Amino acid sequence: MNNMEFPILVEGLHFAYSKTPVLNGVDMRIRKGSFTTIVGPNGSGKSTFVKNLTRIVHAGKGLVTVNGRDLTSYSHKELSKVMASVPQVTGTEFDFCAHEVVMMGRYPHLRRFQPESDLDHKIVEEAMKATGVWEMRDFPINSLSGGERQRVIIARAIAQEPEILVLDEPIAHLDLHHQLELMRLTRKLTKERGITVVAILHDLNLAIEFSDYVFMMKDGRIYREGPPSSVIKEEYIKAVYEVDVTLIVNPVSGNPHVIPR
Ligand SMILES: Nc1ncnc2c1ncn2[C@@H]1O[C@H](COP(=O)(O)OP(=O)(O)OP(=O)(O)O)[C@@H](O)[C@H]1O
Repeated sequence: MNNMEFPILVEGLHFAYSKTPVLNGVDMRIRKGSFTTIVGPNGSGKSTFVKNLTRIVHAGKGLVTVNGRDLTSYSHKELSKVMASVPQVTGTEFDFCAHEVVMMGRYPHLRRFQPESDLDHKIVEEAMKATGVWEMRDFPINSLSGGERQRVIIARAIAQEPEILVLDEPIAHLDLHHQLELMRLTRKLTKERGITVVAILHDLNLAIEFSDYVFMMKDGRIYREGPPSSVIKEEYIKAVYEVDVTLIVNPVSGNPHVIPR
């Protein structure tokens, strides 16, 4: 298998919190430069999978490779150069100002005690402008609203200039305007910079509009995978979410659109 084509390969991943199994054999191949979405009901294991991928928890049984290399063999700094993640809960990070938080995204690229360069400042400024938080650069992170803080954390991940960007419910705290902006921005990163985006999304319609590939999880396994229109189907939604929906054609995009019945 070509590592360049699939920077993330997961084989037979099992994981349990103490004795409760949560991932029951997850297999995934994630294509370079794709916008890959993970959907599934509450408790199906999406966040736990992402925590394994980003090493927030110690990976359980199975194999995860990133750029052809066993995930466990990466040092923290090596992995930070390749992968940036935006976790679900953006806890407060002491009282740094927004600009300092985003600058932390540059640390994996700096040697010890090396000061930030003009280029680092430029990258941080661009990331903050792209996420609409440049105006708040001097504000303490704790004084920002949940959605503003989320955008600062996303700016930090972008400033990290990763090859892979992992987002756990990135739009959960964002208003409609910023939801769409973030989806467009991350999609642009895949197209223009070849960044691979892996995002957990609850909104199936956004998943349809923005993803190249969807993994639908159920009970700690991949229930279905493929292009959005082959996965987000009435019968699969019924089987996984236990709700009846109707799919209509989105009059703007021409894609399927989920309407709860
Ligand atoms: N730290 C933990 N300790 C013990 N059990 C946990 C822990 N975190 C998650 N779980 C359990 O693991 C299961 C999967 O949780 P996970 O957060 O991965 O699901 P999810 O698909 O991301 O759900 P959601 O859509 O609600 O975010 C749930 O039953 C949850 O209660």
